[in-house]
Amino acid sequence: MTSIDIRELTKAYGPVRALDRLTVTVRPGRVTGFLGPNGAGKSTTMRLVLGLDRPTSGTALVGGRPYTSFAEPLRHVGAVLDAAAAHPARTARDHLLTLALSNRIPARRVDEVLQETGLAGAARRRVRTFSLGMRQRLGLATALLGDPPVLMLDEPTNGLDPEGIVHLRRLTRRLADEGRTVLISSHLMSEIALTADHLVVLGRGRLLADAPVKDFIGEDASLEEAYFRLTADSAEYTTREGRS
Ligand SMILES: Nc1ncnc2c1ncn2[C@@H]1O[C@H](COP(=O)(O)OP(=O)(O)OP(=O)(O)O)[C@@H](O)[C@H]1O
Repeated sequence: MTSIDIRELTKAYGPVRALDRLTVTVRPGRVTGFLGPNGAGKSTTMRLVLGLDRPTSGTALVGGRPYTSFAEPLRHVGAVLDAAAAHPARTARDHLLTLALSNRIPARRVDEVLQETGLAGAARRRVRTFSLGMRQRLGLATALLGDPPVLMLDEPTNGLDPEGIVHLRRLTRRLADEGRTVLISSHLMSEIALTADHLVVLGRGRLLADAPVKDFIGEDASLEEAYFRLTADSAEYTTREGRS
């Protein structure tokens, strides 16, 4: 069982505190929805967990180790951070094969994940010809490649069609039921209500909530309503009509 352990994590970009002493543990066996207004620090948290950026202070560990210490990282953490991460001139299959090879993952796994994400028919097309939703599916295929115990998905429904969204919902449920740690950032409250068991909510780089979905909603009419109440003072970018 592998947790993501974040302790006193702080990231400053000049005067901006993207994260401010964030402490939270993302646990296995459940889907954790990662919420917060634009600029709250969700992507920064994920980037720091993956060692893509250095924290100003604090730690972010996966199974007690820094991500950068894994020789075959795809076997430990599967992540979708940026739907455009694959080389545009490569075919989807070659992209996955290259990653499989460098992580000692058997080539047959490439066909399995292409199948799993509905991309088998597009496996030999160059990534530059892919739609946003197809890129998102390829990102998911990449994340699943190493059969990792931890999945971190940043806005994974972006660009997905309704079938893809339902499939992702079922897939993340299954992955959590298998005992994996699944962290999903999203702005789609209705989707998170259907997908997540647990919520971690950030506002201005700080932890606002770490609770089961049921407890989070509490007496409110919906997850959306509870979310707006909690984040009312934390949203930096709002329109006047946004929450009426
Ligand atoms: N490379 C960077 N340089 C400067 N500031 C940055 C950088 N990356 C992030 N930030 C700032 O850090 C803060 C947190 O950004 P982050 O992308 O983590 O938020 P987020 O919760 O993922 O937002 P969104 O929901 O809009 O994706 C923002 O104020 C952002 O402008």
